[in-house]
Amino acid sequence: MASRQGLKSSKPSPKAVAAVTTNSPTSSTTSSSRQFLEPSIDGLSSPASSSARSKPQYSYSESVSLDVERSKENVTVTVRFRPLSPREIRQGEEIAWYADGDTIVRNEHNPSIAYAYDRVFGPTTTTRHVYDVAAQHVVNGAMEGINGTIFAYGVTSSGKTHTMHVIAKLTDGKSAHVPYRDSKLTRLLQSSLSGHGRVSASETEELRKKLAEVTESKEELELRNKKLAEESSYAKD
Ligand SMILES: Nc1ncnc2c1ncn2[C@@H]1O[C@H](COP(=O)(O)OP(=O)(O)OP(=O)(O)O)[C@@H](O)[C@H]1O
Repeated sequence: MASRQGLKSSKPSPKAVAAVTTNSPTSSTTSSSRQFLEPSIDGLSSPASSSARSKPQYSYSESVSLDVERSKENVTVTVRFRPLSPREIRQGEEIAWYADGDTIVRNEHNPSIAYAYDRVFGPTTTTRHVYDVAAQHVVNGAMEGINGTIFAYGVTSSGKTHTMHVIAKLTDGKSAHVPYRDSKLTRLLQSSLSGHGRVSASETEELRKKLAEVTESKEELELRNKKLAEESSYAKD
């Protein structure tokens, strides 16, 4: 994992993007990151010790290790780390957090600080795999009439667009043509489309947030959100 590349500098920064998926006929249950606590010998929980890094203890993570597909949670949170770019490597940047197994995000400098998520993907994971594990079930659910949402959040340059790009490939924003005849959506809808159906897909990306936004008045915020909604791209086929 990139975080173990031994790169050290004074500029640690997050290189991870979190994807939240909801797939639920109701909207009652939520899940979020949990601080990873390892049980001490007397049975009381204590923050993970630094020995966990050389000898990872997965007792808690195994109990929360969810096969996202079969998860009973209506909301799942997954984290994807991206690799350092060549420029970041040249500048000697380092990653402050790393994927410790499939469900734990651990602090590189203070290994006792760790958080558990439904699924954590390291920097070598392909987008295809992220989709298969973390998103596909939402698409399948939608075909069964279950409302679902997938969205990515993270600091700028953490990889949100890169991860969600597959949606952009389906909608180029100019033409109404969806270029993938053999897309997952097409195959899922094959039986109901019978060659005469119409499929629509939409993609929205919120514009880069500026610090000034914090000081925006309610009216300014509403106006900006309205403009963003109007600018969202839609494609129909
Ligand atoms: N998993 C990845 N593997 C390789 N490169 C990646 C990966 N994720 C992101 N990148 C690269 O990192 C850079 C930043 O990614 P991206 O533009 O997706 O970030 P972002 O979170 O959408 O940023 P912003 O909020 O500023 O729009 C891009 O050059 C992108 O190609």
